[in-house]
Amino acid sequence: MGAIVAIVGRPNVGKSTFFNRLIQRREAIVDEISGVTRDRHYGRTDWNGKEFSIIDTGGYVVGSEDVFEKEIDKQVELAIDEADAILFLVDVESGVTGMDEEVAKLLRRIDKPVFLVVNKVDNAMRAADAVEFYALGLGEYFTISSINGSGTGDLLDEVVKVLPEEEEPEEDLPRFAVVGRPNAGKSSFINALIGEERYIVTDIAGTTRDSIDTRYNRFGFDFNLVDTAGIRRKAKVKEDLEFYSVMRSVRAIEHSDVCILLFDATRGFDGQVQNIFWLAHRNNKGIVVLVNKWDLVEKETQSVKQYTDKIRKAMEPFTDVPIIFISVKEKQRIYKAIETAVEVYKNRSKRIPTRKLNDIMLPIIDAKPPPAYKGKFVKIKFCTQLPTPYPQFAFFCNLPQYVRDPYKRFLENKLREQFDFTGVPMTVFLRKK
Ligand SMILES: Nc1nc2c(ncn2[C@@H]2O[C@H](COP(=O)(O)OP(=O)(O)OP(=O)(O)O)[C@@H](O)[C@H]2O)c(=O)[nH]1
Ligand SMILES: Nc1nc2c(ncn2[C@@H]2O[C@H](COP(=O)(O)OP(=O)(O)OP(=O)(O)O)[C@@H](O)[C@H]2O)c(=O)[nH]1
Repeated sequence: MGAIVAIVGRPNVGKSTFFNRLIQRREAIVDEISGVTRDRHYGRTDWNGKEFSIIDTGGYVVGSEDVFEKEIDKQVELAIDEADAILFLVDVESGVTGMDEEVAKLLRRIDKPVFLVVNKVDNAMRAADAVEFYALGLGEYFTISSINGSGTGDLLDEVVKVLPEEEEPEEDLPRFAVVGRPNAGKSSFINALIGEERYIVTDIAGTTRDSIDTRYNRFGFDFNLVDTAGIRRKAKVKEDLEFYSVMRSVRAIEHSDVCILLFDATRGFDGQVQNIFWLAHRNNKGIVVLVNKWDLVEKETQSVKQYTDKIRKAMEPFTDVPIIFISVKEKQRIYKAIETAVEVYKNRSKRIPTRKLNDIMLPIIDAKPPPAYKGKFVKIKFCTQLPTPYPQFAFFCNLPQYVRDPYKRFLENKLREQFDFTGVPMTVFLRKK
């Protein structure tokens, strides 16, 4: 779980350029590990040792200004709802526009931290032009150039100061987030799962924001459902459900240990569902995929096997994920779903003792050592699991830089085979020893 920073502003002020600059360094690393393509709107970054997520709300708006006019209230409202800090980007080239004033009006009313950021200040001349943005009534501003990076450090120094500290969950209960596209059946699922209110044990309000963990005790399991209040409350912004569900997902996913990703079988594991899947993966959360409304699917034309294969194809390379076919309507396999989520939770917090790990992995490695690279032989000497919230393994060897991705994948697959990490993203490192 982490803090969220949202970038708002009218089209063309440089939001995506700025967004890319912020996440570049880190995403390059992440991409290398997972081979996953990156999301245009959502990424993680860190500054002065503080990690946070960054959302470019602009990407959701159609590029034309007249459409934007109608959308702006919603975008800003969503950012206000979901983010811990808001960066309001404006463009020194164009100066203050009517739309900037519109956004400023919304932002002046809220009590979350708002940073007025004057972009495209590529040189000192332009810095002088920035003074006109005082007219927006948001007080001091920061000047940056997203293209050459100047000013961004000073801005981020201030931004991370206002972000909430990571909250450690008080108790060691699994935290499940039910996520998915609008209309997938999330509310129905939750209602079926928890039944009446009597299964609610407590409502734990987040201290720094209004996200809520609700503790349940059902089917012999004790667990927290993350942000279900928000889901049950129903999106207040009806027309823009897709965007809303993404924002909600970000928050809920970060706050969870395991994401229960629901989708509508009649609509398929489409691009939007996949985005949420990768969001969970990128955050190293456990994942269970539920194919809902299976009652509506003609079983003669679509077998479970075919359907599963299609989903797994889209998940590559992270395919070791439980896929369960359910019908909330007919109450089919709902219990199985929660049971599986508990298993995934356990897999995610599993610790393999170093001795056992080496006893099993070293013979496997001996039987198939890393291929020689540039005539050099790599010798892996031992391995250990790192004490992190999700599984990370370090393999110590003489020449870590010569171990290529296919071999890392081989190690990952063997770890999965031997120890069962189903539903859990993991990282394999090679370290010098
Ligand atoms: N001179 C200069 N140009 C910039 C800077 N930042 C962005 N631009 C340019 O401004 C234009 C718009 O940038 P984008 O990042 O696409 O703007 P955006 O706000 O994401 O636009 P939408 O995607 O339409 O919301 C591009 O041509 C960028 O190259 C900057 O710091 N200086
Ligand atoms: N046939 C069938 N319909 C279902 C099933 N699960 C949910 N539905 C229907 O799908 C529709 C959407 O369900 P919701 O639970 O409101 O979906 P949601 O994901 O919470 O939707 P949002 O609140 O819009 O995000 C409702 O009409 C449900 O009755 C199912 O297993 N089978």
